Amino acid sequence: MNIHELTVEALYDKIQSKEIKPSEVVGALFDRIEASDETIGSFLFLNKEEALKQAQTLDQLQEEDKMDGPLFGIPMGIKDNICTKDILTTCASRMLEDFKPVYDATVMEKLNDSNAILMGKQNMDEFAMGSSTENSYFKNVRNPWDTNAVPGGSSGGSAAAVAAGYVPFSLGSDTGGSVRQPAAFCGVVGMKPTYGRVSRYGLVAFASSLDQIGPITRNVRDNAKILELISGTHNKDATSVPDLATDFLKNIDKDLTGMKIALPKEFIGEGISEEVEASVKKAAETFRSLGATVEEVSIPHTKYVVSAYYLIASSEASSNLARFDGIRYGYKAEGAETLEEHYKKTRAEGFGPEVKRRILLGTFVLSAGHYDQHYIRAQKLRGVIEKEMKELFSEYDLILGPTAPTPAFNIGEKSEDQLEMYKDDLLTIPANLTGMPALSIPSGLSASGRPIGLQLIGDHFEEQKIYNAAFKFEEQFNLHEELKQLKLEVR
Ligand SMILES: NC(=O)C[C@H](N)C(=O)O
Repeated sequence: MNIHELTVEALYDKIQSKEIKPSEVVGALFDRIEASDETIGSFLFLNKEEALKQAQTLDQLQEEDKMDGPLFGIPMGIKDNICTKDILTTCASRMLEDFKPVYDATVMEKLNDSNAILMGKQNMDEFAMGSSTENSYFKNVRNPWDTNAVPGGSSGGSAAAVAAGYVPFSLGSDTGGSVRQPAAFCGVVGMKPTYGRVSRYGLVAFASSLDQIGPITRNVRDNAKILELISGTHNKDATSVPDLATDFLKNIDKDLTGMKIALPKEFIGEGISEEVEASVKKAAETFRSLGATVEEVSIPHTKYVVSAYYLIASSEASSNLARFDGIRYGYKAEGAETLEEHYKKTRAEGFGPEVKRRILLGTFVLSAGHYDQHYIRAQKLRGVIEKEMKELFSEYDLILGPTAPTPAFNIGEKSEDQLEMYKDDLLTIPANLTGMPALSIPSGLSASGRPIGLQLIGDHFEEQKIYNAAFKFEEQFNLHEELKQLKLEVR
């Protein structure tokens, strides 16, 4: 048995039946991480001492038959913008290099209560701004399928770690695609839940009206299980929704006969690679063979979503990141003579180039004279896209499309061209602008052996339908065997 190949559910069963001990699981995964993560770069911090200690405590409970908690002994990785009490939470930024939160995010409280074991904090684009994890202040992440390729971003460390077999699941955050696009690039499953389903309390804010935390796993069932466990409101996140039904696994196996799926022509049009288009069309055939109908539709305003997103997200970022002033949190510049100089030096030295670019853009967009022309127009576009998608959902159960326009690109290929990088988010952004749930699952491999991701978008709070369709699709196509055979290059 290779422990690193096991899913959350398989590990759980083996621990419950006492076939393996939590400490064996944790030990085997740390061995794997230590053998190859120097190359992959998925972790910024390893919680080894604490994790081993916790595993030993759970070993004892296992012996005493007290295996409580739905994730008893299951290792996890957490994106480094999710607050973990007394444990570094850097957002992959120099600004927060030494920051240890004094509290746990709601999702961490829930996972800790489930008896999951924190293996470490995962690398990302600085403050979640990026699509390749090349914007991390500390180091790049390499794609476990091909170490010349990016893992996607911004949750690149979280997706790479799941693909590499370092952890059976991770949490990422998704503002414009940051869970789904890296999941697609790394051949794993990533869900951005409906805005409000998961509490954002303790997620370091980037763009608060778009941010959601979501699970990254190797299969659909694990994903549904983790979302069930992290869902729920918190009184310190007024946008989180209380009392939603979350028993996603109950109907996950439902027959798809009669399901109506829409395939917007803009999602397979300009800018989408031939390989990706072919993979989506093949997936549409698979859904048809499973009894669903798939029809081509249109979301005419798709072409404006990237501009609208980057205006709105940057505006919110410029406001949210104002708190990093060298007084209250994090990095403090030395040698400033005046308060203003202290702010300037701290922010100039503490933030990387992409974060600065967005703060500048956002500040410009929100300034008098530009606000109406840019910010208000972007918000209007957001309304239009929501209307167009809502209309589709009055007729269809799900919207289908690719997750990203191309398979993973090479490290360095787009890092000098921001617009090219931004355009990569075309297909993931609509779900963020509208708050709708969306999942990425593997749908193929490119000629060069890189994974291709398929995206299923649902109406608000329709995660159940997404998981159902994804589960049935996964029975027809998955990369589970290929994932098991990934040979991590050790340098
Ligand atoms: N944060 C995200 O969801 C990723 C998106 N590419 C961005 O840079 O904003």
